[in-house]
Amino acid sequence: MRPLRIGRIAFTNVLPIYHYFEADGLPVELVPMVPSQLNRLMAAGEVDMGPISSFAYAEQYPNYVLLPDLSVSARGRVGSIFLFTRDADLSDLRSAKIALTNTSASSVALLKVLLNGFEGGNPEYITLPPSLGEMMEQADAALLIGDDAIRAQWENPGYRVLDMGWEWYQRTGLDMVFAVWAVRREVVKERPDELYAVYERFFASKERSRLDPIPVIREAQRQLGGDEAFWRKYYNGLCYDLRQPQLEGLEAYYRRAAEIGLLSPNVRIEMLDLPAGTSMGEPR
Ligand SMILES: C=C(O[C@@H]1C=C(C(=O)O)C=C[C@H]1O)C(=O)O
Repeated sequence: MRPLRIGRIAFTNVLPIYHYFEADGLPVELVPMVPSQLNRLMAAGEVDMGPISSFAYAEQYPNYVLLPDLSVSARGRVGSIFLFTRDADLSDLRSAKIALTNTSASSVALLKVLLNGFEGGNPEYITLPPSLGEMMEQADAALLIGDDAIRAQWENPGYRVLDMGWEWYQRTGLDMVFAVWAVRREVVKERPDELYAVYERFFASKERSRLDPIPVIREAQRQLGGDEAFWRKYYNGLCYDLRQPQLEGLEAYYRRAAEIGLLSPNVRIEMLDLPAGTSMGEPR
């Protein structure tokens, strides 16, 4: 039987879920890519499961089921989803020209929810590869995510940087969910036992990263640089759960996106039913 194809986001933000992931004995193949590529390959059925953009789940929800208690979320600052501006607030950008990274779906929709929805603006958007210099040559502000955003902030101190998690939190008081672990529905039907086994290994990695974060931090330093204090703060600001507070934030985000015409108003969040005895770590 062919291996289960599992997407892996090529950013440090998901390291805690992958660093301790043990593929031994499981028929899996890990495929690294940026979120927008993973969204596309999942939709095409070329990848079976992975951490897709929460926005992409909403676009395809009848075809996917979510894995319980896994996400990439933040309550407040996220630390890697930034709008770079020449000293502007969101409210100054209502009719600006804004360059969007071609790597994202959730953050692009979030920016539109904030700017078109909350701020009542109508800016012009262009989509470009994630290169801050080229984006700012053509626009008044630039949206970057993940490692591109972290690097750009380190290398370009001249900009005012708005954190999209913080902008959402200030206006709603809610968590923002950027990625969810989705699995294609036919995989749930056809290969449930392998899926449960993979899920347990991902969940075990999440729990181990929480208890033993130093190796994760070292790996992030090896990939991007930065010091231990930076990464400690970064990972402390991220949340990998998908529980009541995250689900409330996710529903509000879908509602706001539907209000400005980005999504259907009927998105249903459906969670995979795990068999009794599936290990989900210690209760906390
Ligand atoms: C926290 C982040 O969340 C990411 C943002 C995504 C998006 O905007 O579509 C998708 C997956 C997440 O990895 C980040 O990239 O910095």
